[in-house]
Amino acid sequence: MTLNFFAPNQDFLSETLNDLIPAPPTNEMTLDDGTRVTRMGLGALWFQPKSPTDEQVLIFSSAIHGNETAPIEVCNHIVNDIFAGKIKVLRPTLFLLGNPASMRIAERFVEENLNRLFLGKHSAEGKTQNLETQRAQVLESWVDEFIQAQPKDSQLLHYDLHTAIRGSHREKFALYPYVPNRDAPRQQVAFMCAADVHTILLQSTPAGTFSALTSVKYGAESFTIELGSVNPFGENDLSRYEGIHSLLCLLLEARESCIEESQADAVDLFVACHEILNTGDSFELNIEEDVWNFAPYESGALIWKDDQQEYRVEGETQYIVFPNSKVPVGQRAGLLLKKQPSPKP
Ligand SMILES: O=C(O)CCC(=O)N[C@@H](CCC(=O)O)C(=O)O
Ligand SMILES: [Zn+2]
Repeated sequence: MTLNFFAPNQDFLSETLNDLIPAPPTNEMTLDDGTRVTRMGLGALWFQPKSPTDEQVLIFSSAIHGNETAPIEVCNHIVNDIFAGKIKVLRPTLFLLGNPASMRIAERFVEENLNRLFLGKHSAEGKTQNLETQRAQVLESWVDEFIQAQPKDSQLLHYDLHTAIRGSHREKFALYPYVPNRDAPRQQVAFMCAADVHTILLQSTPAGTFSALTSVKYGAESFTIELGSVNPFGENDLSRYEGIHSLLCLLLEARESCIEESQADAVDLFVACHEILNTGDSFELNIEEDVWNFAPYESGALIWKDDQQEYRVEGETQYIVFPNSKVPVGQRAGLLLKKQPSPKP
């Protein structure tokens, strides 16, 4: 059945990597169970079950950064299993491979970080257009078309799957985008635990990330999920991704009621307390380049400075994630976190 849809010897990943949409494109097919499959374009597969089981709709994205290959391979396996009839899709689901051009060169991005360009930032006044600004617009339009085709009371769940550049004291962690006046629902926290993600970072400021787009614009429960570290295609130990693989399958098949809410108790929450921005020429990040995510810094530690100001930790321990001084001026050069105390039993 797969062969009728993809070009010979191709699948979702290889056709995207090789820029090989068959000509003339075979953009639609129906699976044996009546699920309609639509290729919206390169790197976008929409599965629409004949009779969705409930109001939940799903978006699983990977490759927003092209060198973060493990989640791409996980999603591709799942797509292959769907075409092979091994996994049933009971909910409308969109699989997206975010940045095919950067996958092809095995880099985080081609021109600029795609994960800063959503929520219209791709078209901000004075913004120079490039491959990533164009891709952000295309991804936004696909997401919108997918959502608009669903009933009004649909509830969107979006997992944007990544791997991190550096090692981490907490190998897997999820980021919950900032939306004023909301908390991460306990059920979602339990889902993260079921995916072997035992740490959640609650964002405190608005962002132009893909998960922020779906949270802010569509009221989705969205997470950016960091699942390990960057490796070339074919060099990932996929047994380390069994947790996320099984969560995605449970959600596709509407079998997640087996996840007990009490699993949320096994997840540590951190709150972003300071976003480090590259302030310009005199900006200096006072953190070793190879420090791991969640490295702790105690009161008094100098984190960054420029010719006008400096930032030191005050009070309780703060933890760094994503330190990177080589980002463009105005962009995030790291995030500092505080651990949220666990509620008293
Ligand atoms: O390892 C790193 O330094 C970056 C990993 C990464 O790509 N992280 C995402 C997080 C997005 C978010 O804040 O939700 C990113 O920086 O885009
Ligand atoms: Zn990433």
